[in-house]
Amino acid sequence: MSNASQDLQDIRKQINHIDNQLLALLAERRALAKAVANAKIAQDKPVRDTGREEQMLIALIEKGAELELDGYFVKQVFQTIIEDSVLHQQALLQQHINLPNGHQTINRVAYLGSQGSYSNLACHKYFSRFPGELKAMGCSSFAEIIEKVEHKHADYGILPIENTSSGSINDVYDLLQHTDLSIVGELTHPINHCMVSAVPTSLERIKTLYAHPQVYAQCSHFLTQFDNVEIVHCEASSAAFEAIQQDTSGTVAALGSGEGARLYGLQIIAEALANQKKNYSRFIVLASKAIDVASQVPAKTTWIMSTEQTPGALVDALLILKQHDVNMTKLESRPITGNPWEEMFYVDVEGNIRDANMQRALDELQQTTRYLKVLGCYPNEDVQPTKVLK
Ligand SMILES: C=C(O[C@@H]1C=C(C(=O)O)C=C[C@H]1O)C(=O)O
Repeated sequence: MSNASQDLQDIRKQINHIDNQLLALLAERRALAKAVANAKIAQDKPVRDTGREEQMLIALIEKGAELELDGYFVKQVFQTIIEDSVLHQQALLQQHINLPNGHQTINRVAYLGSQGSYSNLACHKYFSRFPGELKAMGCSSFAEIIEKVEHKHADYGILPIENTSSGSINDVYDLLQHTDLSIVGELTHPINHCMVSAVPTSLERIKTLYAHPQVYAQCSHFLTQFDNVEIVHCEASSAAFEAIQQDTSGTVAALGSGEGARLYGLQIIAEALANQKKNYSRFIVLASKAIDVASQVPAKTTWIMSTEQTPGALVDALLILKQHDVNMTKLESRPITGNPWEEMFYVDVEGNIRDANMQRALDELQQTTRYLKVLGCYPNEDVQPTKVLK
């Protein structure tokens, strides 16, 4: 081995050593954050303290500058660490308020697809914050996920509800009209679509492409160049991986995540294929029983409602939110099954259902709308980074 390649190996060994130290320190920091959460439970303090975060970030950026580390880099790293810390603390507080006598030992979670599907990755990410063993239960449709939870074969169901490239996932909105399950959590997960094949190949050689329709829709701009390619729809991206796994022709490909592709031993031939550079999916977590959201945790509340078919009925409903200072973060409408041209509105707002202003707004809405059903109140997972002017 030449001196140069020996040097490279040695340097890489040192880098590995430092990375392992960083990991150990991150785990230690997370344990401390959890200890902080327990102190906050005892003192009834909010999880988030943006003043403390700002002071910390300013000090770290200054320290970083002394070490010739760029301020933007330092800020990005620590904002990510803080987000992890806040979400773990929120999970702990939720655990404390909803299961004060200990935690569930097994979390049975129904999700779409099998190992390596986007829902499977989201499921692992979300439940890694909760104590208890995860039993992930693959399903072949959104309806099957809901049925599993309704029939108590699963404790939770995780479903994608919207995506930054393709918008709302209508099938999920429609299923929410007809279930008594409650939304107990949400998760935003980055989605990096890749085109993958069982063997190294090039885009020009692809004749058949396996994909879930949602994934296909999110990559529609990139896929315009494949108009002579046969598209085979699959129930999940993991099903697309399974379908091509044995095909060594180099003419068959699938769309799905890079992490999933690695699990199936597949080759990535193109990546970052979504229409939006920032391609994220928001997932909701459903359970048969509604949860309480601790007062120290920021909450979101979701309901569905239909209004009278009179001029301004929706405006009147929204004015009630304004009057009670309730901030709406999303409004979606879907046709009501069986009633052509009538709409069901889905409303997401910031706030806890137990807040006095929320209660007053919901009471007034009950009186003015034709139908109203609360789908759930759950922790807001959108940890907006604290801004520092550096
Ligand atoms: C750990 C704490 O909780 C939150 C997370 C922080 C962090 O990870 O550094 C800082 C402030 C809080 O928003 C804390 O309050 O100290």
